[in-house]
Amino acid sequence: MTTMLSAENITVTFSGNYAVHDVSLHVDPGSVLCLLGDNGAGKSTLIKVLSGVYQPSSGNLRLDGDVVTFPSPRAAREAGISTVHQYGGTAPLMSVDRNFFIGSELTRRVGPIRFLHRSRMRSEALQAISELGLTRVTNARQLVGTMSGGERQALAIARAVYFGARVLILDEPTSALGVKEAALVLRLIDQVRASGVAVIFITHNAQHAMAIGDRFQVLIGGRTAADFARGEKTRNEVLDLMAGGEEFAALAGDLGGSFGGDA
Ligand SMILES: Nc1ncnc2c1ncn2[C@@H]1O[C@H](COP(=O)(O)OP(=O)(O)OP(=O)(O)O)[C@@H](O)[C@H]1O
Repeated sequence: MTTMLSAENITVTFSGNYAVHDVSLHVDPGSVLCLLGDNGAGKSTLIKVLSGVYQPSSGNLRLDGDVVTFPSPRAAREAGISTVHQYGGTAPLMSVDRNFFIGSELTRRVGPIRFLHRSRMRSEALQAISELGLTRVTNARQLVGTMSGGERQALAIARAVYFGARVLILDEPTSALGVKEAALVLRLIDQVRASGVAVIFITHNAQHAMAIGDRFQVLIGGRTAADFARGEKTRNEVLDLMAGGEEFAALAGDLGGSFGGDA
């Protein structure tokens, strides 16, 4: 299987300090790569490189094997790299269909004037979210603020897939959710993977990662501390690794952070 997106030896510095130090990763179509790590490990910085928000200080990105640069988030989106943040980026006081099509509204022309095509927006939004198993929402006029956290994440994920995401980056999609809601989002990720999308799932939660991941990469102090496939480590080993990372980060902090990633 060909790798869809890869990052090779990415380094990002801020004022001379390494946020990400020589990190490589790859994600294949129809698979989930879990990016694990404590606060400050470099996860957000790395995904900002993948999504065109930051330019790396050094290193390459490849899409379908070709070296690419994303000078802006828009360029990354147009290449099919879509990022969904923790709260889904949805607007609570807007309806489901308006949220779904925000910035890409469907219109129809009547004479010289363009109008929003609300009926089509409603039916297409409902169809897209119900195809991903979100069947509790049956009225696209419903305000997003009345939906649960998991449903809002689901809406944002369905929107990304509808607009052609080939690589879906999910930034802590389950961390603010209860058990049932997290399960809803994990099921949805499974479905998105089955449709051939490459998923990068950023999380602090080893249980959620183990439930869904095909590959796992643990960042500590801006470096890759471990990189393994499903089944290569037990849940306890992953938990130990992450806990070790936290202890190490604290120790590195106490000692001035000078050996941040060499664990
Ligand atoms: N814009 C910035 N300017 C300066 N330093 C930054 C900037 N963004 C991140 N950093 C630093 O880079 C390091 C990595 O941060 P990053 O936010 O990528 O970690 P993270 O793993 O995403 O953590 P969290 O889970 O808390 O978001 C940290 O030491 C952070 O303070």
